[in-house]
Amino acid sequence: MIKNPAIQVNSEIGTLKTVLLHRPGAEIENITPDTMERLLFDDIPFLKNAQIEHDYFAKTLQDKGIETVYIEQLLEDVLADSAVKDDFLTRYLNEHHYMNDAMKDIKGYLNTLSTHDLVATIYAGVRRELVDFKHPNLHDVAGSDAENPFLMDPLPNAYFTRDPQAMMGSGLTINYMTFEARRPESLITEFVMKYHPRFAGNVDIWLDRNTDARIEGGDELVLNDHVLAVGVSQRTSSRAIQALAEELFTNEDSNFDTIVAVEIPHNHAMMHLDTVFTMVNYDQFTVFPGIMDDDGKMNINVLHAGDQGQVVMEHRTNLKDTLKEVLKLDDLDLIETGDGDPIIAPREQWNDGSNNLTIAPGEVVTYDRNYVSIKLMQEHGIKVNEIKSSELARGRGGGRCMSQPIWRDNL
Ligand SMILES: NC(=O)NCCC[C@H](N)C(=O)O
Repeated sequence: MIKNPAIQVNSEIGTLKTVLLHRPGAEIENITPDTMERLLFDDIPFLKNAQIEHDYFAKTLQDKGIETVYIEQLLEDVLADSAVKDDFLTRYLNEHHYMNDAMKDIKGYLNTLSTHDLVATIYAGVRRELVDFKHPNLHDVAGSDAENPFLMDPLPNAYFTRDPQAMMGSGLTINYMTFEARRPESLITEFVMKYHPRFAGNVDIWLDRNTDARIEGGDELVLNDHVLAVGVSQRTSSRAIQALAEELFTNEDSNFDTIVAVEIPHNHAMMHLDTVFTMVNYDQFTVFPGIMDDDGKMNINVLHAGDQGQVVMEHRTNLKDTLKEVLKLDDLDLIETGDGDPIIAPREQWNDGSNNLTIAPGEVVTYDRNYVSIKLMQEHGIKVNEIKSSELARGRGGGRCMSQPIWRDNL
């Protein structure tokens, strides 16, 4: 049992007290038309305005009394220790397939930087011309792509702090992410959890990134203190969900006994469950109707803990009925993205109209551009705090994607 837990996340909706963010930096401007697709972007945001919008998001949270913690600051704190820094750089370079002489040469350059600049460079990517290779091999000079101006790619998705890990209960999953473009992000989480005094020894690690199964935080929703919903998606495999269930149902620090595995379309627009489904109150959810078939059916499996902690599975097809069943509710309100209109709903889903950050029961932070979804939420009694979204939305993630709750009041 952890003595002083650093994480407390027992719902999607309990009053938010502390949240992890990343302010977009130079990495955003290191996307090019050639690398955009590989880096999981649909456009190149204008950094200056993206930062203004992100600061507005952070201030909206701070004005509500929410502590905002920046992952880049935590990484800087951790890398101030030279042994930890060396270990981190070895892992970071190894995972980019640089070894031996190349590792020495790249480290030689990175070690000339202050810790602050090193962290900024890890996010921004390391340009090829900055390193002078003494005995280059083919990979060192060309990488896997001769056109690529970077030895290590930028991490433009890092402002979506939701995905490299998922905090639930008194711990977290540190995620093996689907695409190489994002994998260094969860290496950063691993080091922060292992070495930062705020977290070290004070968190349960339910899954680590050496688990050979893909999972991302946008798919991992904490419905209450014993029920999770996890998307079976482009980014999260059923194998990872099974592994998570086996861990949570048997670990004595975990209170979770149910996982609702919800299959969603495997595509870029709906890459995670939280791009189509968010919990906004005890009995209210936003949902994009395009995740169901014409008869309103879906492929849902409910995983329960059996007597001995073994995983018992039951198949369901109706989302509303399944949620009522696992949450023990007589009724619940599914609020359709874009009011279910065939043009408005997909447009607002594309711009993350389904992706709300709930900061208290019945109160959300969401992008201003999705005005049809906003009006509908308001008509359903939800308090909406709007944030600016011209540039941030180009990365295909909204308020929930851009935040990792570390502490929420228990309900
Ligand atoms: N939870 C989320 O849905 N995050 C959005 C991630 C967007 C990012 N461009 C990605 O493709 O991974």
